[in-house]
Amino acid sequence: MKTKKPEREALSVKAGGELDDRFQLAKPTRHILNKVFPDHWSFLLGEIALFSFIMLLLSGTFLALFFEPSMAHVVYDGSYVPLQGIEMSQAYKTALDLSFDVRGGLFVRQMHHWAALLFMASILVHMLRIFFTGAFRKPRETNWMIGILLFWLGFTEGFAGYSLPDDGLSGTGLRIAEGMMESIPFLGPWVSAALFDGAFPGEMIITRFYIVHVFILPLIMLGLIVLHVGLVFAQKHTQWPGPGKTEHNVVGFRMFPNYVMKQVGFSVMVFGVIALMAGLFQINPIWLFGPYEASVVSSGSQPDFYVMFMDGIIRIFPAWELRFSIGEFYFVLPAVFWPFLVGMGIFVMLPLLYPMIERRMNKDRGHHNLLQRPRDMPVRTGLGVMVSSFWVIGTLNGGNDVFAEKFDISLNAMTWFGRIGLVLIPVILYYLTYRICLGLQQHDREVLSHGVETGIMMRDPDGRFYEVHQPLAEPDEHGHTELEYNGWTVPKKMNRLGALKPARKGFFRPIEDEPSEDGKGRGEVAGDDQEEIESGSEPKK
Ligand code: HEM
Ligand code: HEM
Repeated sequence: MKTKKPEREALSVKAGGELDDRFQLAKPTRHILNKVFPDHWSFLLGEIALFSFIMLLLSGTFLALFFEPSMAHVVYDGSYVPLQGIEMSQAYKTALDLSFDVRGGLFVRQMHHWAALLFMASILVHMLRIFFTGAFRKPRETNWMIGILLFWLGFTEGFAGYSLPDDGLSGTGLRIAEGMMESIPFLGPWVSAALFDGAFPGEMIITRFYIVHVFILPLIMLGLIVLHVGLVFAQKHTQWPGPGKTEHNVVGFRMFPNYVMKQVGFSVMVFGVIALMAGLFQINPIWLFGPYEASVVSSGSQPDFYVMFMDGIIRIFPAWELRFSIGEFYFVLPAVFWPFLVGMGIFVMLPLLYPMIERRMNKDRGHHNLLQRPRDMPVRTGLGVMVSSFWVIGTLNGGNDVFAEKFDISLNAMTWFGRIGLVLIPVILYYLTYRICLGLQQHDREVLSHGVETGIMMRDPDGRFYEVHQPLAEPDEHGHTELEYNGWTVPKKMNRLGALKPARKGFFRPIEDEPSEDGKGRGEVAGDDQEEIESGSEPKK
């Protein structure tokens, strides 16, 4: 007769138990794995930023193994024939070696550059999503401010990065930066001399930017990103209004396995897209620009897109140079002072303080966990469109020489288009956006009072034509109507006859509303009916 074997514990469970005996990790791990997140495509934008940042860290570390940030003069003897025998800095030479002589070097350089562009683009769109949906309101003002800080750190990090190879384009960018620094009243020349270790370009700037680029800024950014995402965890994510969703709960899916699996898949997709772009599309071909010489600047020198705005407004700003003297002292306030210090000062401070400004104007002291539709906040939406269009026009001006050349327009005319456009277009777009928002609200009200248009035309006995309107469904048990004025529209899809389809049921259906454990904060409602996750065992008594 067979004797029953004692059940063997899976190795992972055993290992988990051993770990937990020592470090008591089960409880916090279970808490994290069971955390509920709401689901919406726009919540992926922050994740694209996160994954491209990871890609920047990985590819940057590879580049740092081969790149030498030295301005020592050497003669190029690598495999790119047109530059052989030409004197250049060690930095430019090693960047060329990375492109032509290090195995996989060009691919990783291009991955690093494409990841930087994707990183900055995703932060911008992420920021717009936060702004237009009111996700920055109390209690998330601090996270908004950390975000703005991250944007400007990314901006500086990118600028320092594309200055490193010391090619013709990066030197031109540094020259503009020197001009901007010199416009700081009183201190300008000293700041510039301290940074460049004497007169521009000096022998130190690449070495200094290197320390900033690979050590100081990545460290600060990493710390702030951990804090940023930590705050999203601690304060819980916002959610769109809808059936079962209130200011006091979170309806969504658990971290494990749903979110973990999605995150892994999504990160691989982001890495894949960056690698594909690096493999297929050329970016920053430094060998075509040649080594930097202070006396050589070509037209068509554009910085990366996120810096073009600053370049653009400096290009078109009128040459208002102020000269005045106090006693024996004679001062010059160069034209760059206005767009750089005043303009950029406003552009940094206004967004940074926007949550507080809006709160003051609205006298809104409440906690907000439900997002808002842009149409329901016409002034905010208008302001957002206004500032975004100002930024886009400024950015286009950063390439005004290219437009002038390609379309055979005089550069003077381009400058005036830019100046007038920068002042007029944002104001016009504010007004249009405001009116469109009001129009959409009006439409919502009509749907509320008359129901949804079905497209079915009828004729009554006296010959009058009218359209059949489908009344909205009864409010659900939480009192939410399908389409709420000042709330989120959740129109159910209609079939061809105009009848309302039932909401999707099953695995993806959010389950019931639950109060939080202490009855105060936001409770979490998982939509995936997952069982409790065992991670290791409870501490042995
Ligand atoms: C947010 C983070 C970062 C951004 C936005 C960024 C951006 C850039 C950009 C645009 C370039 C010019 C690439 C080119 O030549 O086409 C660059 C170069 C470089 N980066 Fe980064 N980077 C970041 C983080 C890092 C990190 C963490 C490291 C190292 C640990 C690093 C190391 C380098 C090196 C060595 C170069 C010069 C190599 C070369 O240009 O060929 N970067 N970076
Ligand atoms: C390095 C750049 C950044 C990274 C890696 C990052 C990452 C994230 C992630 C992963 C989330 C949660 C998912 C989501 O809602 O998208 C998030 C949320 C958030 N981010 Fe960012 N973010 C960055 C920059 C910014 C910027 C520039 C702002 C705004 C100025 C911002 C403001 C916020 C706010 C307020 C939330 C909470 C949103 C909510 O609960 O609905 N972030 N961020």
